[in-house]
Amino acid sequence: AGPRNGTAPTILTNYLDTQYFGEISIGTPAQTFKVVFDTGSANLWVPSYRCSPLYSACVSHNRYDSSKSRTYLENGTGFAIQYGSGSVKGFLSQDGSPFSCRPLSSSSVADIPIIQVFAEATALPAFPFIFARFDGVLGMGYPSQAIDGITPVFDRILSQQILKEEVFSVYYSRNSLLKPGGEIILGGSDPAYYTGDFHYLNVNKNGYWQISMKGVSVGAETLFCKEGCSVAIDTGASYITGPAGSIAVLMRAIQAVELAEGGYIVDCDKVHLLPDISFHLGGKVYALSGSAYVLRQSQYGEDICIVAFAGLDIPPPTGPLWILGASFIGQYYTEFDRRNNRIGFATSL
Ligand SMILES: CC(C)CC(CC(C)C)NC(=O)[C@@H]1CNC[C@H](N2CC(=O)N(c3ccccc3Cl)CC2(C)C)C1
Repeated sequence: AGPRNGTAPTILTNYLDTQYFGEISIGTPAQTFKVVFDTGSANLWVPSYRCSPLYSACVSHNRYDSSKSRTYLENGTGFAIQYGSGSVKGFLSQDGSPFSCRPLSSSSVADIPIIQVFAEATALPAFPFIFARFDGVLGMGYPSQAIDGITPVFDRILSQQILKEEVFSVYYSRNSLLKPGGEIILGGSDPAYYTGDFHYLNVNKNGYWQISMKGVSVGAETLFCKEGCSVAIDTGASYITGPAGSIAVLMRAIQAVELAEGGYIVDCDKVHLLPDISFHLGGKVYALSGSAYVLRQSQYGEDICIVAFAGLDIPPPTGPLWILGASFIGQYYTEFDRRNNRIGFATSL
């Protein structure tokens, strides 16, 4: 298998506009896993067969069983990753046939056979992983972000010199049952999912999918980031996050109500009256309408309208940092360019 005309697409599933994941396989015979392709991290991990059943999040997800894979290679080095929302612990393993020839059915991502060092998770905290519809995470970040200095999946694919371009692009659908939930395409962009030209911004910190932002506006007024700030483009984040203080002011400006358990909601009948919230990136202003930044979900039999923003204070040196997640990418098709260290946005279809 492998890329046709130098590009390799993976169709993604969209769960409630907050989780987008695709399928990869590890081992021979193939063991398949649902993974989030996450530009905000750079490691691959899946739940391990060795994860204690005391971890309900392991019991409810697919687990990798090395004893069932002919191409498994033991490693055993400890692994731990601290996400903003929770941590994962485990140990390293390798799979994929060790020989350079094209392994028929060892590990594969987007149908591309690879030999990969990944982590088997043996400690998966219920919060937040019990809410995950995916099994694991496939980091699409730069090697500098990779825990234990493991070569990330995309770098292993780049070194095979089989992609037309050293880029990958992401389409996320928004509350539509018609189109596919999303697509990540390695080696290029998919014209089926965007219109118009790409506008590019150089990453502003080597080794992070992060760019400079010139301001955040509500309606016509620039309220935040007036002196300029940094923003990460994060395919693994559900929402848009900013410094908690700024988000609190922003939510008041759109008359959103904070829920006890966190999160903000608005009156569903007033979504069409909400002001645009815009992000000034490079020479363009990227606007999100109310319906683009509100998730309409039915809970306990009635419609509630959740605002796809959250406050998140990321401590220095990584932060302070705004994060544009799925609610932004759903409107703006995004190309991540490793050759030129830049990010491109086009209007999503
Ligand atoms: C704090 C960020 C800026 C830096 C940090 C650096 C990593 C190298 C540790 N990266 C991240 O934390 C990651 C940044 N990108 C998103 C990522 N997600 C957090 C999260 O909460 N997820 C989630 C969503 C719904 C339900 C359940 C879960 Cl677990 C999915 C993942 C793990 C992909 C964390």
